Amino acid sequence: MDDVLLRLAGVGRTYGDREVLRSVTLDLAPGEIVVLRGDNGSGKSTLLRVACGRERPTTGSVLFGGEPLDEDAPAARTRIATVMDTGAHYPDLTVHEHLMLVALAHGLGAGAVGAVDAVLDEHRLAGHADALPSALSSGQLQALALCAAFVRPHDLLVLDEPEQRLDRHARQELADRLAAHRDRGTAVLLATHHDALSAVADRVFTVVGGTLDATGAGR
Ligand SMILES: Nc1ncnc2c1ncn2[C@@H]1O[C@H](COP(=O)(O)OP(=O)(O)OP(=O)(O)O)[C@@H](O)[C@H]1O
Repeated sequence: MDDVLLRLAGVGRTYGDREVLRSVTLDLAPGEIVVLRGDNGSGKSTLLRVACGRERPTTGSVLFGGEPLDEDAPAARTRIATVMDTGAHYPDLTVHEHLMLVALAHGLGAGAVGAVDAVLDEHRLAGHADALPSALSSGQLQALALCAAFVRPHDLLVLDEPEQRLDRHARQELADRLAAHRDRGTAVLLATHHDALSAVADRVFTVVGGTLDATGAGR
């Protein structure tokens, strides 16, 4: 079990009488990037929400570190960082203040300022540290959401189309950053429509009608 961080076993998810996920089985190890591709509506986001504990599976089980995953479990809150959308913002807090809030809430203490400065630099937001969210472009809001995931401690990153609204350079930088985190032991599960992100995957699956097509090859 040591080499499995996240285990989805026979996971199904229905909404009403609509079966969106069917018997999805997937193990994710520390230091591994798994990419989900697939058509609109195939079930990628639903799978990610179940994988990070945001939604419960209707059938099957999700284990994180060998324990059943649920959103309120300390492991889910402290070890899993997500970017599922650009998120909600406090209109009166600057970019820097948002990230300090996240860093301090996750226990960075005296290291928070340095960590926030570093992540702002990496995401080319340093020049907007004092801006309010309302003054950011959509790509900069996406960068802020990514900063909030990267600035906090995490063993697993769950990312839903994190390349959205990023320009070509920012997309490639994100791919390189994911590869670097993977090399330091982070597990990454992400859905993407973009080749630059698929290129750093260890395994690629295509989601077809709520099932995983295991034909995908990694790097
Ligand atoms: N809360 C919900 N209630 C009912 N149906 C839902 C719900 N969430 C998702 N669905 C349905 O489940 C199917 C899969 O949706 P999902 O968002 O997982 O697809 P996706 O592969 O992420 O698509 P995209 O590439 O467009 O983001 C869709 O048909 C969607 O309408």
